[in-house]
Amino acid sequence: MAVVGVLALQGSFNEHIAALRRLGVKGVEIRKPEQLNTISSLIIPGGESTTMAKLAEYHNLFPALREFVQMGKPVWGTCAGLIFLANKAMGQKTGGQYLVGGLDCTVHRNFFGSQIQSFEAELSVPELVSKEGGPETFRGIFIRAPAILEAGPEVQVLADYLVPSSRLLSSDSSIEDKMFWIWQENAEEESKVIVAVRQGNILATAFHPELTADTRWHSYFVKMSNEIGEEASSSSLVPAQVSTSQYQQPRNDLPIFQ
Ligand SMILES: NC(=O)CC[C@H](N)C(=O)O
Repeated sequence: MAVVGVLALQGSFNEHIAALRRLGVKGVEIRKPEQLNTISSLIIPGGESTTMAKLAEYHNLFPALREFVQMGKPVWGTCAGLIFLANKAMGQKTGGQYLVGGLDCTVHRNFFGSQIQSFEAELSVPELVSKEGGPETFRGIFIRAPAILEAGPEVQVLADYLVPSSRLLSSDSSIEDKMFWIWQENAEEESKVIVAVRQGNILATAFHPELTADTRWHSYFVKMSNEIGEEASSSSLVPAQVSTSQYQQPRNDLPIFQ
């Protein structure tokens, strides 16, 4: 079986590798651009996205990561990894940070507040259950978690979360955040946000499946990767211009977002 690369700059990469091992799948640590050529799928773990982005920039990983995503190779971002994959992020530190992009959504980097507002919640996950079986819900561990506020038409929502009004009023202090929360206060009592999505070759979760004993998301990603790999190898039998255009995604304009 093909190995799964895990971006190992910072954050919970060891936990992802351990979860893959429980499924009998080998995970390898990725730290350099050229290592991306040796793997067919990649996990970008949770951690702290600003720090991870600085390290990725230092190691000149962004062009190779963008190419990996744009080639249609399977990528799964958890938490900070989700932020990396979003086309647009809000609530970033002053000066912004680079994103890999590819996922047509707007993510709020610290939607649920600071570290002490971290929480766990049972999420309804019908698509995961239809593929992997098991309990109807998945225990989501949200650590200083982001949330997806808007998603494009190509994005399949795999889980959402009904935010209790008490949680909506917590916030950190940037002006953009304050404006966001004022907007939220004027909205309904409870608000739904998206916490797991798939868009073609991209899977993203706002929570941390690698910190639970439930390996269904890892299994889902491995199967999704195998399917994409099979499609790619069968399409290599057709003329080259057809097979490449099939996997090319629109290039994203990825400036530093403020
Ligand atoms: N657990 C996490 O990955 C938290 C992500 C964090 N909100 C960030 O900005 O990077």
